[in-house]
Amino acid sequence: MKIYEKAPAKINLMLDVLHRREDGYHEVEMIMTMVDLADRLEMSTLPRDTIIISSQVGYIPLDEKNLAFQAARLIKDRYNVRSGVYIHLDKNIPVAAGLAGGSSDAAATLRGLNRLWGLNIPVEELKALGAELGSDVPFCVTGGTALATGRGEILTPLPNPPQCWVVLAKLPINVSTAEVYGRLRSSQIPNHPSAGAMIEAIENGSFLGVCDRLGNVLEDVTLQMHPEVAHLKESMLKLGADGVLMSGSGPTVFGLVSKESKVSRIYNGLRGFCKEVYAVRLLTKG
Ligand SMILES: C[C@@](CO)(OP(=O)(O)O)[C@H](O)COP(=O)(O)OP(=O)(O)OC[C@H]1O[C@@H](n2ccc(N)nc2=O)[C@H](O)[C@@H]1O
Ligand SMILES: Nc1ncnc2c1ncn2[C@@H]1O[C@H](COP(=O)(O)OP(=O)(O)O)[C@@H](O)[C@H]1O
Repeated sequence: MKIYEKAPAKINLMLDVLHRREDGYHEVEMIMTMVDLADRLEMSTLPRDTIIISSQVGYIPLDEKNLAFQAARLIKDRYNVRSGVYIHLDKNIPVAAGLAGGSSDAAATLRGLNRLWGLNIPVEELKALGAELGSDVPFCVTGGTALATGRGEILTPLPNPPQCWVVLAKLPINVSTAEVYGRLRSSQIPNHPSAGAMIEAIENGSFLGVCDRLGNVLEDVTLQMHPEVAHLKESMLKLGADGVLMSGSGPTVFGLVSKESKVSRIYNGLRGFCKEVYAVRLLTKG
């Protein structure tokens, strides 16, 4: 039997850091939502007690460093599953981009193996397993739109934001999440974006309200290291995006666009100097 799972990318509509914690993580307030740009996973049982990962791309680890591998090992160990699994990752989400591609693959693996092996693990338990793999994995288990607090693993579901186009652009730069958090001086953040104001805009279905309230305190850190990301943001705004922000620790920049007629102009304008550009819709739930 084969099981298929879709692993969508996330964007952060808002990301605030409150303080650095004793355990080295940062206390955050984030509003996350999914976009229709996804990896696809195919999983099948192997008779031998082994985990094998393959992918059509050559630039991700396929061994125990792969988050899908780690998710499979965690579920096998915790539920005493003797059989093995073969997982093929059809990778479409840019890697180390601030889009949680690896986290979403891990979450899809947890959901998929729960089905493949008939384990009936409740969703709250899947999220707790996810938290052992990474801060963004619990959100990726359920997706939708949520306020994430703690280190990102405490989730409060939110309604769908107003539907719109999302243009994503990633420059060929590698950004390490740990380095960006490490460089942040949380006591010196000049302007904290407001989770409450963003939630109000979402609840009122106000597209322009959402655009006005976009904010990410990690942006300044990444932009200081890579000024070309600021240039990308400016270009997206000049080309007509209604709201523009860097996602997560970057370097991907996304633009929210309400009118379909504007999307191709923005897409083509960006493609002039940036190879990785995607025009997708928000992935609404329910
Ligand atoms: C910034 C965000 C925003 O959604 O995403 P990305 O840019 O990675 O997509 C997340 O907070 C990233 O989540 P994730 O990528 O799962 O992080 P983890 O693997 O748990 O942690 C990687 C490293 O980031 C730092 N980290 C992560 C989360 C957090 N709340 N505080 C931290 O300081 C820690 O140094 C940790 O060792
Ligand atoms: N399944 C996976 N897909 C992509 N990257 C992975 C995966 N498993 C592990 N990684 C590693 O995780 C790191 C972060 O990747 P990713 O999750 O795409 O980025 P981000 O944390 O910026 O959202 C990369 O350095 C990559 O090598």
